[in-house]
Amino acid sequence: MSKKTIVVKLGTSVLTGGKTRLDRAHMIELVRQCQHLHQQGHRVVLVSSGAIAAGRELIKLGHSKLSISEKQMLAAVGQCRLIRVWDNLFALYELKVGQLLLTRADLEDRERYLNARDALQAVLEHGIVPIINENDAVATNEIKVGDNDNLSARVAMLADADHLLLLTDQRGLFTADPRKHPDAQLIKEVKIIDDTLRRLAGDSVSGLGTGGMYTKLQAADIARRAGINVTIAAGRAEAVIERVINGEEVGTRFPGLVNPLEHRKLWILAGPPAQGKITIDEGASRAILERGSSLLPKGIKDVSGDFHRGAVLNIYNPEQQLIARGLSRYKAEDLRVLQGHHSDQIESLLGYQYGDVAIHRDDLVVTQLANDGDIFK
Ligand SMILES: Nc1ncnc2c1ncn2[C@@H]1O[C@H](COP(=O)(O)OP(=O)(O)O)[C@@H](O)[C@H]1O
Ligand SMILES: N[C@@H](CCC(=O)OP(=O)(O)O)C(=O)O
Repeated sequence: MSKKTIVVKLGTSVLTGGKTRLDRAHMIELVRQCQHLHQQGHRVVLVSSGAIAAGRELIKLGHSKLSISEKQMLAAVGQCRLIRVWDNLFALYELKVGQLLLTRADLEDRERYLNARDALQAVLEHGIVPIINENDAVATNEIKVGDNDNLSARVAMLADADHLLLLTDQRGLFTADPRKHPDAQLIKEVKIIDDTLRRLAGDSVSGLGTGGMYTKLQAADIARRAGINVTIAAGRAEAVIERVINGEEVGTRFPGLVNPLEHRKLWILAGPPAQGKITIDEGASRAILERGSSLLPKGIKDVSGDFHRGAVLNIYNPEQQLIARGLSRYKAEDLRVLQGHHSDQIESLLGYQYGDVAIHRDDLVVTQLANDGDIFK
């Protein structure tokens, strides 16, 4: 059997079993599975939530609505406790762990990205199990990835993983939130992540997790476009990690694209948050979605935000559905002047020009049609 790299994301829901303490008995079972895979030569990377939950175990604040600084304090205290528990449990199986705490900046800046990648590879090459979390104690909202589902998709890319396994308190993605709709059905395989599917995925209602199924779908979308197989499954299902890596049909599966997006496009999709938003007309939407065309100024109906040339923009159709992301060839001020005009007027309207298109097809990633990636080739 070929040796694989698997990134396992463990939600707070899995680590606490829905309670307010880390569930060590279950954590040891997860460690046993990791050790088993490790013994077979596979590489396991853990993205572990639970710092704030572990902090709450130690510091009793007497109220549940936490301020930002209280969360930072709980994360600072809790991350120590969390990693100590993991360290002790892996030590029982004679495995070493290495802690990596990341923020968005570590993944967006090329130099920091390469640094993080080298560190992760070095840890793996020494047979150590990396345990990753967001650096919640110092990361403010502006510099955070914000949830560990999205973080784990970036980690899977960083680790050049074969598989991303998102473990949670449900058996997978259902047709509706099973907490509110007990008759909802499990979706076994997803090949297209579109708006209809996104509408099925709700937020977290337990008060423990962050983002619910919505952020898991975002993570699945990014990772599968990078060619990584993704599974959402129950963290408490028997031998779940081993079964997934053995190719068993567990939870909801999202097969990785056979023709993954190139790095540049993945960066546009998963890199910095959008700095502006443009709304385009029906004709331009069709040209982008159906023919993989560039976006011309003529098709732009509205520009919002204040951004520079080269900024990442979210592109919406007339129904205000997000259909694509792309890098703008012009700053916001210029696009406002150019919107609705033919490209041969650019020079006369601005007094200079950077080419005919507002966003070139090479700088454009469609978010609505995540089925085959053909138009990106
Ligand atoms: N369509 C859906 N299918 C399954 N779960 C859903 C769905 N929509 C919303 N959820 C909610 O997502 C929750 C899991 O996400 P979350 O609470 O963030 O957990 P974790 O800590 O594992 O990230 C579930 O407990 C469930 O209530
Ligand atoms: N970084 C945070 C967890 C953030 C998060 O995404 O939580 P979850 O939805 O439970 O995976 C922590 O360690 O508490």
